This record gives sequence, structure tokens and C-alpha cells, in this order.
Amino acid sequence: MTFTLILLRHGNSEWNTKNLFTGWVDVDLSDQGRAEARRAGELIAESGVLPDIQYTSVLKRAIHTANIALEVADRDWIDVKRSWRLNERHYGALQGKDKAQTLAEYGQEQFMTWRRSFDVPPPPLDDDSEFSQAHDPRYAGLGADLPRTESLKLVIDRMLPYWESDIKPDLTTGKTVLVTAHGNSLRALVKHLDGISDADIAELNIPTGIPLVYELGDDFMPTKPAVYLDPEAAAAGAAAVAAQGKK
Ligand SMILES: O=C(O)[C@@H](CO)OP(=O)(O)O
Repeated sequence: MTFTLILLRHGNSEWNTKNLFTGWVDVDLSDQGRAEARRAGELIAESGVLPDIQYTSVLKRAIHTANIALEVADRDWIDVKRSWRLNERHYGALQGKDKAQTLAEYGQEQFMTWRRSFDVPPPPLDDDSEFSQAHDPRYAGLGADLPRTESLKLVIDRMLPYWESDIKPDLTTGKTVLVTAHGNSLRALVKHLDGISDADIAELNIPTGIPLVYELGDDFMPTKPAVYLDPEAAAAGAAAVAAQGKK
């Protein structure tokens, strides 16, 4: 028995366009992002790999990407489940900061440690910051689970229990599952699925708006390498993410 999982990073957001660290700040898609979401829907429809259930984070850039893509693919009627556990990595005190300015201020090594190291979180974000989620009603029930900063390791720690408790059981019923989430929450899931080491995950960047299709075996691990539905655009998109901060 094999299972089908589609991963989709949200389209370009208003803060991707401005080159700002985003994390849990709930910014919307840019016009480019909405176009990428439509293209994702076309790619899904053309591939014939049609989702039966969709998962998203609780952030609107992922929710809107899924809505647009599924409408284009004529699958906007499928069930939806949302969880904060699929949110972007909480970027701590970097949320709202300009990536290029941060690189210039702190230097390449510190910048890359914050962005891509496995287990070094940025400094925590103050609850009084305009970019804090401490008083956001959607997280009212989280209590001590509400992060003030996260490393990729901490994202894995909060995301994998949800993979086990919700996503895997839906896959087990034979449903094709679409997970629409974020650069770093998807890096966390891809690290798990592809068995990428703590060191090598630094090199992995996920492009916006291009569906990535996995075939999983009985052990819920890939039976073969995952495939981007537009490999050329995916390579260019991943390179653009890697270069952020340099402009
Ligand atoms: O700012 C962010 O939240 C993320 C994704 O856009 O950025 P990065 O790729 O630098 O981890």
C-alpha cells in the first residue's frame, strides 16, 4: 500500500516582497503570491494528483494559498483541518526586521546561524512587541506552548506530534493529503521524511507555491524521491530563498 502526500509552501507574501523576517506575523499574500497559488492549483489539476483533505497552518498566507489553489483545481469542497503546529517557525526578536539590514548589522555567520542552524533560536520576542502573538486570541489556549522564539529543532518538536496524531491517520484511510504551510515548518517535515541530517538541512530551501508530491510506503516514509510538479521553477525558487538578505 502506498500513500500520497502533497506539500505546498504558501505563495510569496507581502513581507517576502519586503524582505522582512515574518515567522508568526499574519501577513497576507502579495499579488505575486496569489498568482503562484493559482499556478499551484493548475499544476495539481494537470498532474491528476487530487487532494481529498487539506491541512493548513492558522496563518492567512497558507490559508489563502490553499483556498486559491483548491478553487483552481476544482477541489475547494474538500475537508480542511488547521493547526498552529503547522505555523512558520517563530522567528523571535527577528520578526518584522529587514533581512538585508540584519545581515549587514550582524554579519553573515550570525545571520545564517539564526536563519538556518538546526538548534540555535534567535533571541525571544518581547510580549509587548507589535510583532508578538502573546495576546492573539487564536493562540489563547496554548498557555506555556506559545513560543517566543523557535529553532528548526523546536519546530520539529511541535510539528511531528501533529503528523502522528492527525496527518498519518488521514493518509492511512487512503486519502491524498495536501499540507499547505511554510518554508520552515515544511523544512521540518521534509527533514523527517527524507532523513536529512541536522547539518545538511541548512542547505535545504523550499520554493513558494510549487506542489511537492511524496509517495509514502507502509512505514510512512518515501518509496522514492519526492517530485516538484514544476522542477525548473522549484530550483529557481529555492535559489531565490537561499539568496534572501543579499539584496
Ligand atoms: O521570514 C520567515 O518567516 C521565513 C520564511 O519567509 O524566512 P527564512 O526563509 O529566512 O527562514
